[in-house]
Amino acid sequence: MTAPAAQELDELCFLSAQSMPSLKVSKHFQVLKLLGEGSYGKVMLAVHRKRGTPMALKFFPRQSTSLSSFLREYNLSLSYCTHPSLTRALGIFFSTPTYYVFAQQAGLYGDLYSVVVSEVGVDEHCVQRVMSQLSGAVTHLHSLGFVHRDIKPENIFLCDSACRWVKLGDFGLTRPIGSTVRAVWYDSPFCTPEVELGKEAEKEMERRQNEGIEEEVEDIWITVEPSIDSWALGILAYCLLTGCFPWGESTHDDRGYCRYKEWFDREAEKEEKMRGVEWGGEVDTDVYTIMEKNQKDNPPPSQFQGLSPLVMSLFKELLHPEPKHRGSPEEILSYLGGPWLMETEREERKKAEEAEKEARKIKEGAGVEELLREGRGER
Ligand SMILES: Nc1ncnc2c1ncn2[C@@H]1O[C@H](COP(=O)(O)OP(=O)(O)OP(=O)(O)O)[C@@H](O)[C@H]1O
Repeated sequence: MTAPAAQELDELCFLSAQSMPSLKVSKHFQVLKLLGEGSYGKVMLAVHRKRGTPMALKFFPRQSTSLSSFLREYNLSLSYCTHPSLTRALGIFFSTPTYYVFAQQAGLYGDLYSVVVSEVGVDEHCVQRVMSQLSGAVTHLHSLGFVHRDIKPENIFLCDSACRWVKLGDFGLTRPIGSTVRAVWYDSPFCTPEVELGKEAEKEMERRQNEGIEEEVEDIWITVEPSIDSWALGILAYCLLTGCFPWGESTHDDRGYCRYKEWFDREAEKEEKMRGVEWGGEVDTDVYTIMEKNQKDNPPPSQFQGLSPLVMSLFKELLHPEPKHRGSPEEILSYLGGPWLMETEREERKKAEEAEKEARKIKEGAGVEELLREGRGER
């Protein structure tokens, strides 16, 4: 599957390189506002002057962007992002003296990052809605032979204010399944545990530089697998449910990750033992009750407090420390519909919400009182 996908994309890049026009942005588009900025460039909301079509124009500075990486991202978005929850390019690409530019469908309501940071945890139905769409989008991309490799809240754009329709974007790091890439470690839980070797190589490089040793450390290479996206989807689901990260980085010197890994290993051991046991007697049909009993035997670490046994089982799939045993994004679908929060947590959140509403009302009331006093000349 890998080779055809990579070859086909190379061919598209080769052909489009021959027909890239140079345009003056203001002649063809009315630029309305900045949608966002990333490490590679800026994204502006614009409308096509003749047609009035709204679009996101992604600007890549020519000084720091190779033509091949620009064309790869453009062609990927144009030809493979044919799922409603993937951000598709619109067939417009050009260069200016300073930028390479392509047009993409625009998410007009910001990205998921603003939602994660503004709430203590997104409503669980909304989380499931988002995860269900992303499951479809990522499965689609995998079926065409590509791994996104950069799933995070900043790259998920909102098509409405209630997160009913989201689109995964930014295909700058997307690569064909089976290709090899340098293991670049970065300081985030989204970076998979298998990249820890890259961190060690980086540390060793630093040590050698400090000691004036000239010999370079050999690069570590990893194969691009769909399991990279599964991991990111697991971290994303946690962020949405709680409004924070489960740990700092997925490495053995991070306490939060180690506590998760210990819990995970105990779970795996329990499952191994269960495999040998014959089920007898009456079968308890309430699967959630079984899961809850199970959770009491091996309670998850404190950062998972308030999360249901059902979503903990999903985390066991997506956040499996071993990439080859990690579940696929498609499996998210089997975990939808049931509770992802514990009843107690749901009640706590409801109470907090009501208290906040009440406080807002009092504040607004106080504001009105003040205005009335001012009107009566009492201030
Ligand atoms: N199609 C779009 N619709 C709406 N907003 C967008 C769109 N594309 C990008 N943005 C906004 O611009 C920001 C930067 O875009 P993008 O992630 O594509 O750039 P990048 O330079 O590749 O970023 P990164 O540093 O993550 O690699 C996003 O976080 C988002 O807020």
